[in-house]
This record gives sequence, structure tokens and C-alpha cells, in this order.
Amino acid sequence: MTAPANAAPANGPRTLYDKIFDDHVVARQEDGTCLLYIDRHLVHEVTSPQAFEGLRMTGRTVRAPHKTLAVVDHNVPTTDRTLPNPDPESVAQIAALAENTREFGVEYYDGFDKRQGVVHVVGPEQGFTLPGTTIVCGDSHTSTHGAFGALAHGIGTSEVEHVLATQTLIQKKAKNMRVTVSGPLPEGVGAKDVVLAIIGTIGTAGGTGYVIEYAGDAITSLSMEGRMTVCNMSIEGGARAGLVAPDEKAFAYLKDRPKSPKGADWDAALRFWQTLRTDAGAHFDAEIQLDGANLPPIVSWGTSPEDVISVEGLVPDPALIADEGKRAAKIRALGYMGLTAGTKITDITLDRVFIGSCTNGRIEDLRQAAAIVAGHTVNANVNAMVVPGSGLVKEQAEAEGLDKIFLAAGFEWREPGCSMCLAMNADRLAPEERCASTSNRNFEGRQGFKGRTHLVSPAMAAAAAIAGHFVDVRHWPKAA
Ligand SMILES: CC(C)[C@H](C(=O)O)[C@@H](O)C(=O)O
Ligand code: SF4
Repeated sequence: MTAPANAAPANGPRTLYDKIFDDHVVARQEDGTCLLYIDRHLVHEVTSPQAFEGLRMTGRTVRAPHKTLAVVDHNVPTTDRTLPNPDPESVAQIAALAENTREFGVEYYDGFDKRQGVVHVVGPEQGFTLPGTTIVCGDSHTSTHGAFGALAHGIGTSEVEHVLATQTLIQKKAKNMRVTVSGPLPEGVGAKDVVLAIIGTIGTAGGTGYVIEYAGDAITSLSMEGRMTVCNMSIEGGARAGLVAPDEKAFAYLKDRPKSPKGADWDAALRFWQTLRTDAGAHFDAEIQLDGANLPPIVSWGTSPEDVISVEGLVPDPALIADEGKRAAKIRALGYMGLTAGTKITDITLDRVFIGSCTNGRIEDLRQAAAIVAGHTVNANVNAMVVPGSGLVKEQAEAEGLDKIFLAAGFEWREPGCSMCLAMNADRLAPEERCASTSNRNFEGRQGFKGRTHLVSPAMAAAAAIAGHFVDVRHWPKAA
């Protein structure tokens, strides 16, 4: 008989997830329910107001303020922030975070701090995200931090309150899944294509009940930015978290970050981090293999991140789907997207292009987009914007002259934040506007009421902005 996934640690070979989970168990009940110690808590303005209010009402404090870091991201305007914010709701939410962090002694990056940005860009950038740690945030894309070999996942607002008060979280152990992607990836194909292809393969429920470890040379050859892109979208594949074993690239990324360990602490940390890998022979409850070497650039065509197809493909015909419920859902998706089955993906024209978000708003994403854009002009029918993931990404991009490339081509160059990833601020699609977006969700209304989102890589979004329709970046600029 095999032990249940939530069993107490065995002496045999363990996965990376098993190791981090076991290391953080404070108490374990017979039914497998555990109390986990939480090393790092990231906080943003949307899911924290009630949690702080809960503390206030019960006279409790934040147990470990120095393990808590707050930043404003979802609601902030990406235009000049010295101007009045016309949205009273976001003004109130931003003011509440400022007040709560002041009252409870939590470090806070406000909209005028250059360290401000999307919470999942900020954590790693500051060295707050470290290998082997447990990291939570009241935000589903907390899985991003798994790129450093951390166990990182989103929690709800009542759990935010629980973590603030106790620095622990009630959890049951998930099952282990390994997704192995072979390489090398072709030129023009990157992390976003990999993760969209994975979700297309396993489906949005494929990872339910699992923590995914990403492996294979296509994964290890990715930069830390690329690994973050992959881990970021684990949640869109239904998984509780996603992680990659930390290696020299992860350590080099973290060296000398403001909150990384220093001196002898760094040396000790490094020795521990080097043990953070799955033991040979460790058991995975599910194994998925993907051939990265033949992967094309991927475009989503529907209203779920599993609705993906090669840029060389055609909009699929839902009439061919045997399952009635699924067929109905995909017919609805095509209707919402205003697409006809059989249309060539490269014939789909765009109104808007959004380059940014915690999926693809990092410096490497902007470099990839800028490399495509350089010397070209945004199509006259397209409104395109670049929103750096943080103030530090923006500063770095400007030091490299990337802003000049984007501005010269006709892109807007904005202040950091979640922006048009979701319609919680002034950046949004008008009804029926069609957008090539580097974000992670294409749900109905995600980027604005009746807005139509196609998920793509930064290179694909940039090329679409120039051409006015999707193009295969493997042949850029010939195909434009
Ligand atoms: C607003 C927040 C709770 C939400 C999330 O949890 O992911 C947002 O970041 C998103 O991407 O939809
Ligand atoms: S950028 Fe998008 S996905 Fe990421 S935290 Fe913000 S709203 Fe969520």
C-alpha cells in the first residue's frame, strides 16, 4: 500500500516540495492537516483591508512585521501619480494600505517609491523571496516565487489575517507532479510559450491538488525571469504552486539584493540552498513530458488559458468536440471572442497591445519586446502600451534605452503596476476591443467589460503591435 500524499515524512527519497513542506510543519493532525510556518508574507491593497481590520477588532498585532512586506499594485494609476486619482474606491484602498502598514509596523512601498511594482516582481527583486522558504500572499499568482525553489502560494483574506496574526497557515499536503520540458527551445520561443503549451496539455484543472515541479533542460536553460513566467501561470493550470529547483542562476540573481543574506549568512544560506533538489527516485504522483524543441509560438484564442494554439494554426472548430458541455463552453468562447472557426491565427487583427504584468513585466521581457520593436512603428490601428513590472524594472529599462525604442515606435511608456492585466484601474479595454496581452488570464471581462484578450509572449505581443495582426516571431521581421 502506498502512503497517502499527506503522510508524515518518510525516510526515503523526497521531492523538493516534500522537503520544503516537511521543514515547515509546526504541528500535524492525524487526518494530515498541518500547521505550516510561513517565512515570508507579501501584502497588497486588494486582499488586506479586512485582514488588518480583523486584527484591529480583536486587539491583535502583526506577529512578524519584518517577515511581511506590503506594496500597492492593482489599483494604482499607471499615468502621472502626482495628478488626482479620479477613482474614489482605489483612493480609499490605497489609503487603507498606507494606514494599516503604518499602524502595524509593516514595511510598505507606496506609489512614489521606486521599489513599488507588482508584488510578484517586487519580492524577488528585493531578495525577499528566497529558496526553501514558504511564501504566501493574498493573491493567486504567488506561485511566481516558486521559480527560486520556494513553496509559494496564494491565500484568501481570512488566511491573510491568520498569517498576519500567527505567521502560520493551516494546510494539507498536496500531491507531487513533475512537468519535464526537453529543449533546447527554438529561437523566438520562450517561457510564455512553454507554460501556455503546458496548460494547453494538462487543462486548467490538470494541476488540481498538485504542486508542480518544473524540470528538463528547456526549464533549466531559462533565465530567472523566464522561470518566474512559468511558475506564475501554475495556478492557471489548477496547481496549488509551481517550483523549480534553485541553481547557480537563482543564487546569482539573489546575490547582493537588498534583503538577501549577507556575508557569513549568505555562505550558510548557499550551503543549505544547494540541498534543495528532488532526491533521485523520489515519487511523483503524476509525470508530464513536453517536447520543447519543436514548440511554436503560442496564442490563446478563447476565454480560458487552456484555449491555446500554435501561431501557425487556425481557430479551432468546437463542433468537433465530443463532450457536450465542453463543446458548448468553447462555442460560447468563440462568440465572446468574435472569432470564426477556421480563421488563420495570423489573420486576427488587434486593437490594443499590453506588455506588462507579473507574468511578463520584467526586464528580460521588455528586452525581448524591444528587440522586436526596434526600428519599427506601431500599426496605425493599434494602441500599444508597455507597463514595467516595477519602478526598478522601469529604471533599468530606461538605463538601457528601451523606453526610447518603445516611445519612438509609438508605444505608451507607463508607471509600474498591474495595469491592464485586470480592469481594476483606469487601464482597460472598451467592449469588443481585441488585445494581444502578455498577462496570464483571458477570462470574460478580465481586461474590461466585453474586452477580448489573447495571451502571448512579449515578443509575440510586440510583433503584433507592429504588424497589426499576429505574426510568427520565428520569422520576424520577414513575415510582417
Ligand atoms: C486581486 C487579486 C486577489 C487577484 C488574484 O488573486 O490573483 C489578481 O491579482 C488577479 O490576478 O486576478
Ligand atoms: S499583474 Fe495581473 S496577475 Fe499579476 S498580481 Fe496584478 S492583477 Fe494579478
